Amino acid sequence: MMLQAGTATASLILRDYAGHLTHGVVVLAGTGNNGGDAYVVAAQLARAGVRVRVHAIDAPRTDDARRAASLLTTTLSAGNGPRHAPLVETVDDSHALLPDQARLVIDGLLGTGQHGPLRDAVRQACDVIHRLQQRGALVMALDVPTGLDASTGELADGAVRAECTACYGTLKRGLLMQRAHAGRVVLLDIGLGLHAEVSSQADPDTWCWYDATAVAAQVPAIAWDAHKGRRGRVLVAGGEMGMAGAAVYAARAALLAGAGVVHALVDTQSVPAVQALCAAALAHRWPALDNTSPHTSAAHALTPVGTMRPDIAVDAVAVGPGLGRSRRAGQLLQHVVARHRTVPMVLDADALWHAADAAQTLGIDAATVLSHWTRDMMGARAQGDAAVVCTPHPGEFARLTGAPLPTSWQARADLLQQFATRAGVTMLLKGTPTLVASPGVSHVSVVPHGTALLATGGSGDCLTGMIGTLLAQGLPAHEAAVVGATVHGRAAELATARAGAVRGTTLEDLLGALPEVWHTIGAVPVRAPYVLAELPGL
Ligand SMILES: NC(=O)C1=CN([C@@H]2O[C@H](COP(=O)(O)OP(=O)(O)OC[C@H]3O[C@@H](n4cnc5c(N)ncnc54)[C@H](O)[C@@H]3O)[C@@H](O)[C@H]2O)[C@@H](O)CC1
Repeated sequence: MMLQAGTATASLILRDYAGHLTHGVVVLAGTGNNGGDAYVVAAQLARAGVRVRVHAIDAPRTDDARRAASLLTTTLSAGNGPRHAPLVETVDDSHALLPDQARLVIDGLLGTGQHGPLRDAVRQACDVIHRLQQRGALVMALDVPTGLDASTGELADGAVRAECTACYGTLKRGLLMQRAHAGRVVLLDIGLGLHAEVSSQADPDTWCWYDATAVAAQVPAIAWDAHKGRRGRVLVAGGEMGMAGAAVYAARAALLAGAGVVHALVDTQSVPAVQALCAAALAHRWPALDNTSPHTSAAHALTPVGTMRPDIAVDAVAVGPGLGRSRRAGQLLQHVVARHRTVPMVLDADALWHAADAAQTLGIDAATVLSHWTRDMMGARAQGDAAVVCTPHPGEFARLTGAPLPTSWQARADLLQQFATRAGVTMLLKGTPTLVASPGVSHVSVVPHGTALLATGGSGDCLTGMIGTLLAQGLPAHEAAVVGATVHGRAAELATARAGAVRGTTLEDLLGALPEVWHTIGAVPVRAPYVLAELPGL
């Protein structure tokens, strides 16, 4: 497998990084099997005619790594093929690499066998990698960047920050948690077949990685003869005065996701903005609501306090974008939840603030409030899935749980799963990566897509609108959350790539990228030999 891992990596380099090879390649090898991979890469590149300088921090300590080192020695003693100048040079001291003009550095110091702070020669070699990188070299890590814990995602001081990671056999969870350190991730087949799921040693079923191709199979089809009523009718509720934009973005993203009809239920003053900025949406004013306290009991939160036009029939509701935190907004939330209790629902932003507020007022936990709010919902619940998706960002989730968000990703995933089970709803925790947990679903799904373009006001509203449409089109809650987050993240990646940087992009670029992502998400990508799956660099 080591031979296949190293050979597949060398062919990846020759195919995608040929422009970086003119001045040779620097290879740093550790003492374990990760170092063994590095020897194979060095040997195969040298056989292909690339000049390679290798620094081994010490002699190899595993049988496989020793065999790989002797492959390199054979390559060396074979005179490096027909060329006159030696193509492999070994260097005793990593600092001797510093004057090198090489534009590609291979980090084969530590892989999955690393534990704790970086020690001694490894630490020094990492410093050399950093300095070569500062001079413009591109860093490719083998399996995982040195200093990044493959399971927990924890980073040691001095960890390598790679532009590309060639990952072997199984996508390591740590790479998804630290995408800035992993860079572009290419999952290579080392003879094990497709093991794209992220698994932890302790509990292989806990985590599941969705790549865009796997997600594509779940996107609901739109029939060629569909009419607008069959493409999903979505109600977006929010848009208090001054926050019409949030409802507008949710409505626009819902339409771009394929909704047949979008209704926007917004504050009276927000109606003109909705009509001007999302002409296809039908705008409605918040109903007149009485002024009693919204939270006398969790069950009271379901008592209708006003009426909306009875003829508005919808297939899903998205509540929260620009809803606001006023008492009136809280009452509208109750009204909408009560009025539409039989259809699937997304609760976002200020809707979650009101849930946490109700919990505080009543002295109970927010999961209980949410379970009361949604208890009587039908639809997907009857099939054993939650019909409600809550989409908090980390701050909102911390408020819902009443405790700071754990720093460990495993602890976050566990907490999310427990909360989802108690509340009886699907929980989508935004971030990089985004996590999705649902009652009755044994794994926490990991959505690794996205860029910092999403770290801007209004991007969550777009996601809410998209999930609303997917629910309206009949997708179960967990799948709707995963598909929505994947497409949202891929659109950010595409928009960022088009602009060349995050700075200078806006939500208009995100929305502008959505048609292409929806169009191409189902396309089976043409993959190079050995490549099982791929995540672009951030
Ligand atoms: N398991 C498999 O089937 C395959 C494994 N492969 C490679 O093997 C790697 C795992 O190899 P190993 O288990 O030998 O482990 P590594 O090669 O990742 O590291 C082990 C060595 O690093 C040292 N070390 C650990 N933590 C350190 C620290 N903080 N500072 C300094 N030194 C430290 C250990 O003392 C040991 O000598 C994978 O990441 C991958 O690159 C590939 O060849 C493909 C097949």
